[in-house]
Amino acid sequence: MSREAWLDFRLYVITAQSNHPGKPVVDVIEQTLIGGAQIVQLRNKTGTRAEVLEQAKALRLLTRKYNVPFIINDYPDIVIETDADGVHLGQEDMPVAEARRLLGPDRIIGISTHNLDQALAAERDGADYIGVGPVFPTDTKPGRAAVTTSYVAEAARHVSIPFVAIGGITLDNVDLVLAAGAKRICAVSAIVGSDDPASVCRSFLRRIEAAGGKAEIANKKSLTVNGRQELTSARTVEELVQQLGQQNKKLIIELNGVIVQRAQWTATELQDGASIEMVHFVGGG
Ligand SMILES: Cc1ncc(COP(=O)(O)OP(=O)(O)O)c(N)n1
Ligand SMILES: Cc1ncsc1CCOP(=O)(O)O
Ligand SMILES: [Mg+2]
Repeated sequence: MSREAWLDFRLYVITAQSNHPGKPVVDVIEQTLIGGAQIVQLRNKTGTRAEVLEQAKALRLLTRKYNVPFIINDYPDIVIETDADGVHLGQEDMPVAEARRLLGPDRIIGISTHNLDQALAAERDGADYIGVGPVFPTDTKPGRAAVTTSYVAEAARHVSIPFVAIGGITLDNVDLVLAAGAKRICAVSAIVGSDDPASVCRSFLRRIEAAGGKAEIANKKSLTVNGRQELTSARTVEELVQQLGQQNKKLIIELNGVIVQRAQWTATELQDGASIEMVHFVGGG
């Protein structure tokens, strides 16, 4: 398969051994492949190099059997050693140009981005795809601030290489991410942590397919939220709160200068050009 065909994926799955204690990684990933996962990444943040190498060898065999690309997080040397298809880099890892020198022109290089400047730099540096996230807060990447669906919408507008939305994405919120313009979704705990990874993959793929063509940027509204311009697909105050990842906070919301009571958020529609003030208050004593 060509690199272009490989990058034409919709559903990206990443390993997370701690999400399925007692079940081997290879068995869980095979379930995701049966369910239709189209690209697999080995991510092992706690194992020794030898353990990562052993898992990489096993996943290399499995992904060949299903003819899907196999990416390794953090270890370009293991990519070469196991003849994997590419590497995923973080912002603090080696530069894309150095990975390209090591891996050659044909392997896939992906890099995490957390804002549009990083995305445009990745594009200039010759990355093949970028990760956009974490869209929502997630225990899989603790301590990393959510970029919200606003950055997904920005990436959809301005980034020309493939981008995959990642971070806290579940079947409950994936429609918001797709509505913001994502065409490729990566979910970790929602898939490998489930009792039935194949069925969760099928459900994600159905949702991604159903959104095809609906994620028109032209449909987005321009709002001012706390003085900042936001491009959003949110139809209501409730959807906006969710897209901004604020649903678990105590908030007072003003729409065009008028307070909207919590009970009215779902019914209150947003018009293009609206101005919102969101005040987060911390309850005391
Ligand atoms: C598809 C994808 N996107 C983002 C990441 C995160 O990579 P990184 O920033 O290097 O952080 P760690 O995964 O190493 O903790 C990813 N692995 N895959
Ligand atoms: C590795 C990584 N990078 C950004 S978010 C994330 C974890 C995504 O995992 P989950 O789908 O469980 O939130
Ligand atoms: Mg990394």
